[in-house]
Amino acid sequence: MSFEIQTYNNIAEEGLKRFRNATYTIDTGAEPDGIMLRSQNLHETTFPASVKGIARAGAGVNNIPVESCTSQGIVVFNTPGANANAVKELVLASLLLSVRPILKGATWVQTLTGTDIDKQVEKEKKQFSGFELEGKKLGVVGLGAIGAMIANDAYRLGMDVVGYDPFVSVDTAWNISRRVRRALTLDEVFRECDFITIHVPLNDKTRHLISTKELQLMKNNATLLNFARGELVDNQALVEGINNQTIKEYITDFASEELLHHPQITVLPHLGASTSEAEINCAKSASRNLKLFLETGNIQHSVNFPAVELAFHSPYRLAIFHKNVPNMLGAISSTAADLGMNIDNLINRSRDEIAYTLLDLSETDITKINALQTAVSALNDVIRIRIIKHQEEN
Ligand SMILES: NC(=O)c1ccc[n+]([C@@H]2O[C@H](COP(=O)([O-])OP(=O)(O)OC[C@H]3O[C@@H](n4cnc5c(N)ncnc54)[C@H](O)[C@@H]3O)[C@@H](O)[C@H]2O)c1
Ligand SMILES: O=C(O)[C@H](O)COP(=O)(O)O
Repeated sequence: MSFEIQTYNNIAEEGLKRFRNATYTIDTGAEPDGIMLRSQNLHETTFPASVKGIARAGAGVNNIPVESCTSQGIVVFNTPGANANAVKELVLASLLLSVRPILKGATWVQTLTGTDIDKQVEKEKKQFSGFELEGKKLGVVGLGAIGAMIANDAYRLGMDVVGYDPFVSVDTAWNISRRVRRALTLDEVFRECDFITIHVPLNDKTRHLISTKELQLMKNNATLLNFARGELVDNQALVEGINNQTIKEYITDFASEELLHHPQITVLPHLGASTSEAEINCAKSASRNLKLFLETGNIQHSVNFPAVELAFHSPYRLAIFHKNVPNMLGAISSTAADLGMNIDNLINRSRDEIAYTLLDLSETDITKINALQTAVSALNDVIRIRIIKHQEEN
């Protein structure tokens, strides 16, 4: 077997090197089996039938048409938590910079001339005095990989922390300090907090999660931080809120024309995950997921198909994507039996409306296996089927 990997964006070599061997080619222009990307927008891309998996080296998958991929049997992966520390550090830096005018002070010092610079500094430094984070209230909206880390570290900085996440996972909940108070509504967070930071995915339910109603609840000296996605906040309402002094400041990682050149809005060029460590972690995790899937059909860290793991020892495996309807397994195994083929091993997992079955065969005659593939493809509710030949590790 051989596979072509197509890449978009700057993917760390530490991840790509998993594909630098005889089984793989990268960006040769051939039809790709797998795609690796960061923020490239794939919504207008038509995928050739060769594409089996798309690995996002990062957290957000709003740049990928996930629903359409599911209906084509294309597995979409992401790398949960792999860049969380990088985002956490940037958010903490932004919180600190929002209370201490460090950059303004440092810029001002560079303008000084003369032999009495020390005197000028002592006389004028009052214009750069700030506040402290200790004792202020921080609201964290979304307590996933990033939000949970921020909540814990902000508490350690002496902040009073409130978290809001109606869907928090059990694993994450275990990692959140019991000192972080749980808010039951978004309104509670917006009404009470001095700083609010958002860490939820962008989807149809969260687009404009923060709009006029939430902004009007905010204290007029409060700061909103958005390092998750620009469209979570209604920018028009936000600019109005700042101009009407409903809120004090907005700090975001997502540039947009209406946010530029405003003294109370700080815009960064999507730097949250731009550290060497995060880029390497994400690339390694994404390439591991994609390689495992292409070579074995096993699925880890997918956002649209269930996690499936079955040790692969048989000569051939069928990976079958199908709808989650009754009697699929019966229909698949009878089809194999009708063709005189013995099933070595089998696993089936479902996720919402869809399901995935791995079927290991002791058969080595590829003509017979092709016949089984054709027969299973013809079953109602089968979306896609792949034959995977067992290969040695590389
Ligand atoms: N600025 C950057 O470079 C950067 C880097 C990484 C991630 N991100 C963004 O941050 C998002 C979060 O990343 P993560 O790694 O923490 O993801 P995650 O999946 O670990 O956490 C997301 C959390 O949001 C919660 N959530 C979903 N809908 C919610 C709602 N309506 N209200 C409250 N909570 C809700 C989920 O339950 C989950 O706990 C990503 O989806 C991505 O868009 C940005
Ligand atoms: O969702 C993410 O992981 C971030 O937005 C990072 O995006 P990037 O990989 O393009 O920096």
